[in-house]
Amino acid sequence: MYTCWNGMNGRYTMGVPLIKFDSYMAVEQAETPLDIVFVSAEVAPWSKTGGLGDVVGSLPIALAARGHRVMVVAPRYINGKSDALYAGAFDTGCRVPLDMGACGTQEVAFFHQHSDGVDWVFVDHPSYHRPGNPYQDENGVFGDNQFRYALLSLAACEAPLQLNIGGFRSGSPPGFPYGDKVVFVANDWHAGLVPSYIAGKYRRAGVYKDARCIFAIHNLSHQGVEPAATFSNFGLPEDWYDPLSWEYPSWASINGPAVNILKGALVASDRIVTVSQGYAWEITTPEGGWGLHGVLQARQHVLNGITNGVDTAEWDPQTDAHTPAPFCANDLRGKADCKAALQRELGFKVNHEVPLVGWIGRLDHQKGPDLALEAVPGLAARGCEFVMLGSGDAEYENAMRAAEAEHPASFRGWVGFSVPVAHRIIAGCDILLMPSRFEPCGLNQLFAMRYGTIPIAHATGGLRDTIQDYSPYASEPSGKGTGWTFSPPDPGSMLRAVDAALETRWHRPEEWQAIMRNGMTADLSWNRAALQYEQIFNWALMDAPVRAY
Ligand SMILES: Nc1ncnc2c1ncn2[C@@H]1O[C@H](COP(=O)(O)OP(=O)(O)O[C@H]2O[C@H](CO)[C@@H](O)[C@H](O)[C@H]2O)[C@@H](O)[C@H]1O
Repeated sequence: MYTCWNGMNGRYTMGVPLIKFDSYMAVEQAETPLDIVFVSAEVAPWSKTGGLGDVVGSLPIALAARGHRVMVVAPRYINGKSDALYAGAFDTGCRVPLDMGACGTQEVAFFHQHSDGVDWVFVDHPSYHRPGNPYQDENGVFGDNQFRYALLSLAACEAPLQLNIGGFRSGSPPGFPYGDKVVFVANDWHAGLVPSYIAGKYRRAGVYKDARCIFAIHNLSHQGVEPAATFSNFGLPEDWYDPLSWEYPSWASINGPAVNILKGALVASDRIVTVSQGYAWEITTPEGGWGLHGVLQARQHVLNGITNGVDTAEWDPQTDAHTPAPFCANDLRGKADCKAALQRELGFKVNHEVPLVGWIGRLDHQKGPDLALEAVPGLAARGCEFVMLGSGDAEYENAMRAAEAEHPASFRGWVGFSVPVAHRIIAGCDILLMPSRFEPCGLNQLFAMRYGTIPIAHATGGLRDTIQDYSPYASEPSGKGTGWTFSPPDPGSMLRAVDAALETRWHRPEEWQAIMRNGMTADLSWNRAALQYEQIFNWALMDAPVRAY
């Protein structure tokens, strides 16, 4: 049983714990338990448009399991679709007026749910109540996102000071705030003003003197850049403009001075983490730095890469509620059933011999959906069936529909966002294609490996770090490799990698199975990543807080 703070009646209620990690009770405890506050625009299962939601829904649980006190602060999006998900989060009754400069004083409320050992805190404000996903609706990206996420960042700075939700660590009385000796983990540009508020506003007032800010980059291509005049909407001291100041790049459609929230986070954080070592290096180069490589080079001494993990409770082929048959590395029979069921669901003939290839992702240039679509005829010529699941850019959605009309016997384009369908594709396919142009970490290749689905991916960022190339010429042919990588990201080199994979599947089936098993038995747990984050937190605490300005 666990206790949950019910702000409506001011009592702690008892409930059944939602333990997501099998190892929750078993993991080794951290030597020095810390108070950690994650800030994010998304957190699964409450809000997710991509991998950011996955990470913030899992890593805090792994850290809490190691004995840390962990809070996650995210918006309470009320959009009609997922409202029921927030049913377990109670109004704390706490209302805080926030000084948003030229946007006036804005009052926020805080909702709270304690589960999986974590304090999930949802910031409530009218700007989070609207149809669509967190960032946009059918008419496009919301025009006030800068305001909505500045508000989230400032609210998150207040949460550890204002909310009496402490006390879930055994032995302590309930009902006290986390206090100001915390480690913030601000994720992506949406939470990028947290380091600025801590260093530029609170610390100057004597609060958060012992706090540290870690900035986590999941995707550098979105930076929160707006015209310089919007600086006055943040409620930051005037002399804090410099850390955020920016010039639009020459190729942008507008010119002139700007504020760049992500750049501000890079200079004001105590340490910077990104989601793989490969990407940590790429972002310091002009090719991968999205205009910020110079800023990142200057802070390279506090920049680290930590590869994401997998939520092994959600992505477990033995217990997956979305798939028709369980399987594991020692008994792959259920995988054949998953493949047959998927072929049936897609309207293909059920035939185990036909290689079934999948692609899942946001329909965005980053993920290379155009490269996957260009490969449709080549895959058909090689006797493969191919299914793509994705939503996003309408141009790609239409291209998927057109490709299906042109290749009805071998291609299915599933337009939409569906977690159950994603599970069935991961479980039922033989191969997962990932032609991403850049990929900070990538989660689908990790899920695929857990399910014995072999990834074929562009050798970039986290894909290059996590997929070990299989080589038939290695001295131990069946002992090495979890997939194939290719470069450059074009349909030709991708199809050459597919040829190498099919050659192995047709002619050396025992080696194919060994590659499947290598992926299925790799340590992809969040506990491994949690240990590395802990090291970063401890390094941050050893150094004095950054006083760049
Ligand atoms: N149509 C659909 N239906 C159902 N599920 C869908 C879907 N489209 C995508 N998903 C799911 O959304 C997640 C996407 O994960 P990615 O790693 O590709 O993240 P993304 O690029 O959004 O985020 C960024 O952050 C993450 C986390 O750090 C990094 O791994 C990544 O490289 C970086 O670009 C996966 O769980 C995937 O299965």
